[in-house]
Amino acid sequence: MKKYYDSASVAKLDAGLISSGIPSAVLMENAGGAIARDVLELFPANGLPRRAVICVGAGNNGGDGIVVARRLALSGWAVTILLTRDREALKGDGAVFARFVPSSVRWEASGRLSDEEVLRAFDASDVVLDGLLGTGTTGEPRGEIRRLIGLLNRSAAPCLSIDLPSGIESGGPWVQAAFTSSIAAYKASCASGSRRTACGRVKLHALCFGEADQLEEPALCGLERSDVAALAPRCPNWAHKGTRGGVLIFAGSDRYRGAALLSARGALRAGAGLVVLASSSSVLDAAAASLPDAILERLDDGSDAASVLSRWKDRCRAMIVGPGLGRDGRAEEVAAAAAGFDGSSVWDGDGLSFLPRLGTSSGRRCLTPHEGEAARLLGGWDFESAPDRRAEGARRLAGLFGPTLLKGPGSLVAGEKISVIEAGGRVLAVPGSGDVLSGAVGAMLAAGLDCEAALVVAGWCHGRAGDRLTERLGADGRLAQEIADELPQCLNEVCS
Ligand SMILES: NC(=O)C1=CN([C@@H]2O[C@H](COP(=O)(O)OP(=O)(O)OC[C@H]3O[C@@H](n4cnc5c(N)ncnc54)[C@H](OP(=O)(O)O)[C@@H]3O)[C@@H](O)[C@H]2O)[C@@H](O)CC1
Ligand SMILES: Nc1ncnc2c1ncn2[C@@H]1O[C@H](COP(=O)(O)OP(=O)(O)O)[C@@H](O)[C@H]1O
Ligand SMILES: [K+]
Repeated sequence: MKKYYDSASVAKLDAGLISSGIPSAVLMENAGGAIARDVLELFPANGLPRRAVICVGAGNNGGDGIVVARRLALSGWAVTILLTRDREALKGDGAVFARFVPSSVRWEASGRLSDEEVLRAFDASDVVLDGLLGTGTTGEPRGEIRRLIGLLNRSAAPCLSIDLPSGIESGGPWVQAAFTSSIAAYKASCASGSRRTACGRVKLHALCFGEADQLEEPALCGLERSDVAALAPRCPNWAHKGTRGGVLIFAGSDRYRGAALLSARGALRAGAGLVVLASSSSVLDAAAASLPDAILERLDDGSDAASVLSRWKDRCRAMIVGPGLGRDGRAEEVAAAAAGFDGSSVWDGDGLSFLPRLGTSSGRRCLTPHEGEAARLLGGWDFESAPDRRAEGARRLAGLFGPTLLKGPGSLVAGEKISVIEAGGRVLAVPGSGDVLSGAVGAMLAAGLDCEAALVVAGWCHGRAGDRLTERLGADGRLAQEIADELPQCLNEVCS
């Protein structure tokens, strides 16, 4: 498990270390030293003259930057410290360390420079360090700090953020860093959603020794392969298709035919022993040609969802409701019938829109909304204004409707616990990708996993499929069916 902490617990840890007798300047020197080593490693001199601009805000995050300035200057770098306030206004350990900065370092007050002058200085650097705001951020970036965040994001020079990208603890704007040297703990604010990519490559550094033991409960846990392997289903060699479990899928409509096919393909590729696709004729005609492995149940042929359900409920442990289903009267009837299923079900796409009217489920139910669907289910929800809004939204959905996988970069699984799916990236942002995921969840439920475990294993394998495709073929232009076809290898990584 990769543990992510909120800034308040990290600030509390800092305070605890200081009150237990470790001078705060020692902590700052350790932090600054580790960050300087990162810079020297990322930008080896190799006989070249190296330049850095270090942006320094009012707090200790800027103090770390001043330590880095001294260390880089002593290693032969040309360093400019860009202060958001006058040098005389420096406080605390930062003010102490400022006295030890070599005279080769240039000090500039950013307020005296125009945007063009700041950008010129940034662009002439090998790296710009962001020591504007750290764990002491309150509210949205203001004044000079806000201006510099905007300029950092406009500059072509790579940015290394000290501890965390400035502004990320707020509703924005925040720095888009190429690298982040994180102090004492991975920050929860960078784990999920649009903030996930703001850190770039992250390196974690201890502040002194073993202080991580003193941190309280993590705000979020990042799922690693071994965590997923502990939950993944094991299929014995004597298995028959009944052992693997069956999935009944209510999906697709005349307008959205592919969604049903991709969901069924996801379920088959994730190891379901039986897949029954119940849909309209136009969907089933397409399925007949491309999905010989699925059993097809025509819904517009005198057969209603309730009778399909009663025909298959004994052979299907799991049900998928919603991908491409539509939201018309026919879809509503399907959803109402499906609500009576007493096995395990995953609700996705259009199926989600019926949940508030369906009440509690007779079986075990989970859901896979993206942010738009989640906001509708919550009667409106703002995911962006603070870093913990995604986790809070996912928890609320889990409380209202059942274990929830909130999709997007760093998808969250909320149930008994809350965890982040580390695998995956923009390669997954293609049409039908979520339909494939619903199929994989269905297969995991059919294999006998409980809802939360099914979301974890399917979500991780879906992300891992994306990573494998990116490594082999690149991150753009992939098809959702390729994600489905990559699932067996991903399951192999956690099931064998
Ligand atoms: N503590 C330790 O021992 C160690 C801490 N370490 C380092 O210190 C960092 C935390 O330091 P911190 O607590 O000083 O907070 P930090 O974010 O640098 O500055 C806060 C100041 O900024 C201002 N400000 C706030 N919000 C703002 C906004 N929205 N927009 C504009 N301005 C804003 C506000 O000043 P004000 O405007 O109120 O005068 C406030 O005083 C931590 O991330 C790590 O890097 C490490 O060295 C290890 C040892
Ligand atoms: N930038 C991204 N990084 C990681 N995962 C992403 C990203 N964009 C989308 N995804 C994933 O891709 C899938 C998209 O699902 P969804 O929006 O329901 O698509 P569709 O409705 O077309 O099937 C989700 O699993 C989501 O987590
Ligand atoms: K920072």
